[in-house]
Amino acid sequence: MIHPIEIKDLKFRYKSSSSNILQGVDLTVPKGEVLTLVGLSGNGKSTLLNIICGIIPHIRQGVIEGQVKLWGEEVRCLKILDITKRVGIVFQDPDSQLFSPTIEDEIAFGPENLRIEKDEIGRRITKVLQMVNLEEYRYENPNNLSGGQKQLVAIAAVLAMEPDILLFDEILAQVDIEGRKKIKNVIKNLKNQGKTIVSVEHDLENLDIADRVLKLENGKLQEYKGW
Ligand SMILES: Nc1ncnc2c1ncn2[C@@H]1O[C@H](COP(=O)(O)OP(=O)(O)OP(=O)(O)O)[C@@H](O)[C@H]1O
Repeated sequence: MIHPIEIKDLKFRYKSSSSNILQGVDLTVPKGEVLTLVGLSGNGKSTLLNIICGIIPHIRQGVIEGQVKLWGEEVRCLKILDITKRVGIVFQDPDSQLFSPTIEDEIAFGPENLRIEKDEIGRRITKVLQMVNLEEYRYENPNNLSGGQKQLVAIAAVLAMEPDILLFDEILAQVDIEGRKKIKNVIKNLKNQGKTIVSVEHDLENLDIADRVLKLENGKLQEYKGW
């Protein structure tokens, strides 16, 4: 059976480093699962997400051994634009991800790069704004939103490329309680739509959205049994 994410014996080091950060990661994520990764700071959680979405090695360099497959295809063999149609990543700091004058423009940016036709982009903007419950802010400047709302725009911008795998790298870390609730609800709905989600979390209070939790330790994924 082919799964959205299949990683076998993944080893990785940054070019500037002499030792491997990832030392034999094995991971299968089935469709529709919300998997959360925990681990001490610097253990390589973000690095792993960046490898799954092709940022490494397409944008940041490093030495990769082993297999990383998205729906059965080796991610290193896919072009970056083809990867963005399959997997979307959202980061911790919403301000670092938003740069357009309106939310509509922000969401259109990805699909425009994929050369999707204008009417279809308009339909996608409407659809993803409904998904994150921000329809009324379509023409607003992202700077006028709260941290939680900005994060929802970043999620919407990724959803507009219609990936079925989503990677969330500590997206709740800079969001207040109200914002967290809203984002968690969106994550639940995305799971119900069959999206596959891998999130990295520091705050144990955010593990409630996970179907499964794994801990990254000593370069490998281990069963999580609490701290
Ligand atoms: N571009 C890079 N070049 C060299 N080393 C890097 C690079 N990016 C990260 N590292 C190093 O790789 C290690 C793993 O970093 P990574 O950000 O993946 O860990 P993390 O578990 O996500 O940490 P945190 O929870 O603090 O975000 C760290 O020691 C970090 O300093």
